[in-house]
Amino acid sequence: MNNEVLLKVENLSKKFCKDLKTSLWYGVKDLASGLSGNRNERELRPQEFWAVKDISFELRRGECLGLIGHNGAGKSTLLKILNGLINPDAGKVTIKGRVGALIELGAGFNPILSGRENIYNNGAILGFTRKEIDQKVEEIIDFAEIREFIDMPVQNYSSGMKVRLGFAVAAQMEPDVLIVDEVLAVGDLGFVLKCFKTIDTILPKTAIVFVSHGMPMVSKICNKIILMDHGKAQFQGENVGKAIDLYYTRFANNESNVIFSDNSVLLQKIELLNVRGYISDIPQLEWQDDFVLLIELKIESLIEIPEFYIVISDKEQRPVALLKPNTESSDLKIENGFIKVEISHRKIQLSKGTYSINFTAITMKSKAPILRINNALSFQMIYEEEIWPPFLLNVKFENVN
Ligand SMILES: Nc1ncnc2c1ncn2[C@@H]1O[C@H](COP(=O)(O)OP(=O)(O)OP(=O)(O)O)[C@@H](O)[C@H]1O
Repeated sequence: MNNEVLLKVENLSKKFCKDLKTSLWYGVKDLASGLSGNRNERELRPQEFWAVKDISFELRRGECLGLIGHNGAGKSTLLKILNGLINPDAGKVTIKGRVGALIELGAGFNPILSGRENIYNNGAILGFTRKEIDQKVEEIIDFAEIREFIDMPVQNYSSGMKVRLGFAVAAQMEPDVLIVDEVLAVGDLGFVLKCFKTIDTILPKTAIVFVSHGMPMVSKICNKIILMDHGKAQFQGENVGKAIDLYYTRFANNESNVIFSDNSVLLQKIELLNVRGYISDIPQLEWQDDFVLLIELKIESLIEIPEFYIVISDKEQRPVALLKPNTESSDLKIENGFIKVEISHRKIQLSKGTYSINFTAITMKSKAPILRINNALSFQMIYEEEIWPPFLLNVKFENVN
């Protein structure tokens, strides 16, 4: 019972047409050829493209599949096929049990009906009797925390309120299969955390398909993953970390970005020393290596040594570390029109992943900005195992008496 396959998808494909007129014309042609039993579903005609192409997977109770990929990769289209909102051109979807879905803002709601009436509507679609919905409605309203507005038409709800109601209905109706799209992100932090707590509690009884661009969340809740690229599965399997790495590689960029410069100095060189190797020009360090950064500034009009701020950010541009800046007593000098500084930190314990270095120089006394560069340098930490938090700290375990 616990291990049954609730969702089976076989070679699912869906094509769209880029041009509305052509699309309508193809529609008419398909209708005619459909009637005569001659459909070339697997071929593309001019202006057509595969939004979803040959996707197959199985999902059992207790499993959560993450769908990730660039904008337009086909994730939402796949979800809409699963939810029966659009028909595939080829392939098959088999679902056992009830499907709860939170796909598009306000999708599945009738805008002129109130929140309460929509709960009844949705419940009925999911196959609940009026009596059963009566028993759940209060719970749903409480979960959504919109009691005050529950009798107002849904068209007047804010985006967050629609998501609150949508998720409350989808999750509280005890679905066997739950489909959740990125829309969750519209809710405020309190609600998003509440949703993830709910997902944790219903997961053992449910098969979940979860679309997100938030990789920390995907790595936290998904145990299977499909990385989609132009409709196809570029990577598929249980190695969630590998898929996320691949996803990030797509967006890795080596371009530094000068945010501010008063032209008193020029960044001549920024380089990581002591590196293990390079992957597409990105230097690699291994966990516990010494982090040694060389910075060369060419002086145009500066007279004093500035204060250096180095911030290390992760792939999603969240700052994870600040290197303590130099002080007046740091003993740095201007020599032959250059400042050459080596900044080192022993045994860096950042976990696996790609990081970027943001560099800022300010005047020591008045704290006025001189130079600020984002992504001055990217580097990759290597480590054999998959670790998601930003740090892997070396610790000692000892018996105590
Ligand atoms: N009804 C439609 N008619 C024509 N093209 C469509 C239609 N719906 C989606 N598409 C196209 O299909 C492709 C896949 O879109 P989809 O919304 O599935 O991407 P996505 O991976 O969910 O993207 P995002 O991350 O931006 O949400 C896109 O190129 C989109 O323009």
